[in-house]
Amino acid sequence: MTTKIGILTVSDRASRGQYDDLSGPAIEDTLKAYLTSDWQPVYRLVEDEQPLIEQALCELADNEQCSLIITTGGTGPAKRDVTPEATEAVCDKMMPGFGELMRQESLKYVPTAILSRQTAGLRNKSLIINLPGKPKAIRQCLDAVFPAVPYCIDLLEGPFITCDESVIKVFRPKS
Ligand SMILES: Nc1ncnc2c1ncn2[C@@H]1O[C@H](COP(=O)(O)OP(=O)(O)OP(=O)(O)O)[C@@H](O)[C@H]1O
Ligand SMILES: Nc1nc2c(c(=O)[nH]1)N[C@H]1C(S)=C(S)[C@@H](COP(=O)(O)O)O[C@H]1N2
Repeated sequence: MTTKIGILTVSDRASRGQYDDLSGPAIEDTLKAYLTSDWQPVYRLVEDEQPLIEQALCELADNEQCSLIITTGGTGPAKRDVTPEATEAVCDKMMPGFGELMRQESLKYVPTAILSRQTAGLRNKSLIINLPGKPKAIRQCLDAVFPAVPYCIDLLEGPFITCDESVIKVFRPKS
């Protein structure tokens, strides 16, 4: 069974073509390095507008049936940073441990890690995880939380994800 994974870049400038989106491709590259089971990326790029972010998340979860949706950008304190609000608005349950761990890990790299309000949550059978916008933050954050992602998707009755143990060590308490 192929796992669909949504990659949603939230950036005013990238969506206007003022710079190339490097963070969406960095998510795809990281997942390529991690996953050994079949998967397929579903990519979206939107401006920092809450209704557009919510619409993209709902499409990826409800229509595309993505088991995992990873967003990048719009998690900071600036007025237009509303990705966490959009995430919370579309989720049935929040998973606050993801944001807590990613901020803690990111502090090893940048003192401004605490400025990210990144969170995670569940919409039906989709796990949504927010990452900061900076391309470098992608691997730093995913390395911290990904070990728990396959088991979370098991608990949501999603596809069985396997990873390259030499790249990322996933943990399944029941296996
Ligand atoms: N998707 C991205 N691709 C490449 N670089 C990015 C991306 N998102 C952020 N950056 C880089 O990180 C810096 C700081 O991120 P910031 O949060 O200001 O970006 P942003 O929210 O995407 O910007 P905006 O939405 O205002 O265009 C940006 O100036 C840019 O250099
Ligand atoms: N790992 C990591 N986390 C990070 C950063 C980073 O460079 N690396 N940048 C921080 C900064 S400077 C900001 S403002 C916030 C929010 O970024 P965003 O608005 O692009 O999502 O993420 C923080 N978290």
